[in-house]
Amino acid sequence: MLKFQVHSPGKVILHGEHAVVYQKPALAAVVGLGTKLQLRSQAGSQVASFQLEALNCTVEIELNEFNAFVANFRNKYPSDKLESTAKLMEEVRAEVAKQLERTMGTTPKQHTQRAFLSIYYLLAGAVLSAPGDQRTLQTGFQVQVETELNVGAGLGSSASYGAALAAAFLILAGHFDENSYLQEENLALISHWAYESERVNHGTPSGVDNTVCTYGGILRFVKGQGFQALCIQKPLSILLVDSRISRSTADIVAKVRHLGEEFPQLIEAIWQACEQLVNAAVPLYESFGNAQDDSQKFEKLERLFQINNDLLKAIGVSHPKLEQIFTIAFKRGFFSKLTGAGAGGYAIVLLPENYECNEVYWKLKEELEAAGFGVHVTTAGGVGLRVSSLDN
Ligand SMILES: Nc1ncnc2c1ncn2[C@@H]1O[C@H](COP(=O)(O)OP(=O)(O)O)[C@@H](O)[C@H]1O
Ligand SMILES: C[C@@](O)(CCOP(=O)(O)O)CC(=O)O
Repeated sequence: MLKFQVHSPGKVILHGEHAVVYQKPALAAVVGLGTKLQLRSQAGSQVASFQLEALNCTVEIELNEFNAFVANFRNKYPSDKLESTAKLMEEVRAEVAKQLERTMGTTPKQHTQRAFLSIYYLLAGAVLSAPGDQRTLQTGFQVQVETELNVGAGLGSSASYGAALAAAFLILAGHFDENSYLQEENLALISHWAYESERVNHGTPSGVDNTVCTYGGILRFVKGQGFQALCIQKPLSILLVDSRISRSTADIVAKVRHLGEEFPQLIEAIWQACEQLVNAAVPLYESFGNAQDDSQKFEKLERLFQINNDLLKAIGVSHPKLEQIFTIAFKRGFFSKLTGAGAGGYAIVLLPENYECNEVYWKLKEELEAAGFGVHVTTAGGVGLRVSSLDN
C-alpha cells in the first residue's frame, strides 16, 4: 500500500521586490514554514479524497469519471507526450466546473475552486505523462493537506501547495519514487508542475516561487532570465511578523507603476539602488556562517535590510502597522524590512546567532504579540521539498 508524506516550504522575498518588475534582480529564500501533504492509498476504494484543512473543505474525485476524462483527452490529443498543457488546462477547467456544480450544489469559494483545479490539473498531467502504458488510476486514495502558511499573504502558499501536490501525484503515477525524487530531472519535473499549478492562480507567474519552494535555499532571479542558486553556508534565522493587513499585490504593483510614470528618472534611480543592494547582499549571504567575521557581516546585512526598507518606504509601499513593527524592532536593536508587495502582509526581522539566549529577543517577541501581530520564528534559506515515509 502506497503511503508517504511531502513537506514543501513557503518563501519570502529578501531583497528586490518591486524592482524585479522592472527587470532588476531579486533574492528569494525558502522559509521554515510550509505545507504538509499525506497520501494513503485505500484498497477497495474507487474515490480520491482531498482534505484541505486550510480551506476547511474536502473535495472528491470518482476514479471512473477521472479515468474517462483522461481517456477522452488522450483520444482527442493522441500524441505520445503531453505537449500541450494549455489544452489540458482548458479541458480540466470545463470538467472541474461541471463536477463542482454537481457535487457541491452551490458555487464554492474561489480558494476552493482554484485548489480543486490545481488538484485535477496536476493529477491529470501526472497520469497522462506517466511512463509505461497504464494511464489510469486503479485504487482510491486519501490526501490530507495542512499548512503553516497564511493563504494569500505573500508567503508562497500556492507554490508550496502546488509543489506538494506535484510531488505526490508524480510518485502516485510512477514517474519516480520516495527514494529517487531528489534526482535533478525529478526535481525539475516537480518544479515544472508546481509552476503549472501557479498558472491556475496567476496566469503568468515569474516562476520564482515554484523554483525556490522545490529546490530550497536562496535564489537570485531576474524576470525572464532564470535563476541562480546562491551558495550559502547555512540558513539565516528570521522572525516573520504578520501585520494582519491584507492587500492585493496587483493593486500595489499598479500604484508603483503609476508613480514610475510620474517620476521616471527618480524611480529608475531607486530601482538601480535596489540592484546595487542585491549585488552587495549576495556575497554576504554566501559567506555568512563560515565563521570568519560573521558579526561584521551580520551588521552589514542589517544595514542592507534598513536601506532596502527605506527604499521601499520611498516608493510608498509601507503601512502604519508595518511602521509599528519596524519601530518596535528598532527600539530593541533589531533590523527589519517589509517583504513582498508591502502595504500590509509580512515584515522580516533579522535575528543574530544565539538569539534565544538574548533576553531582548524574548521581549521583542512579547511586545509584537501584545501589539496584535502574528509572530513566527523561522529560517530563510533552508531545505526545499522533501518526501518521507509514513508509519500509519
Ligand atoms: N494549504 C492549502 N490548501 C489548499 N489550497 C491552497 C493551500 N495553500 C494555497 N492554496 C491555493 O493557493 C491559492 C492562494 O494563492 P495566492 O493568492 O497566490 O497566495 P500566496 O501569496 O499565499 O501564494 C488558494 O486560492 C488555493 O488555491
Ligand atoms: C511586488 C512584487 O515584486 C512581489 C510581490 O510579492 P508577494 O505577492 O507579496 O509575494 C511583484 C512581483 O514580483 O510580481
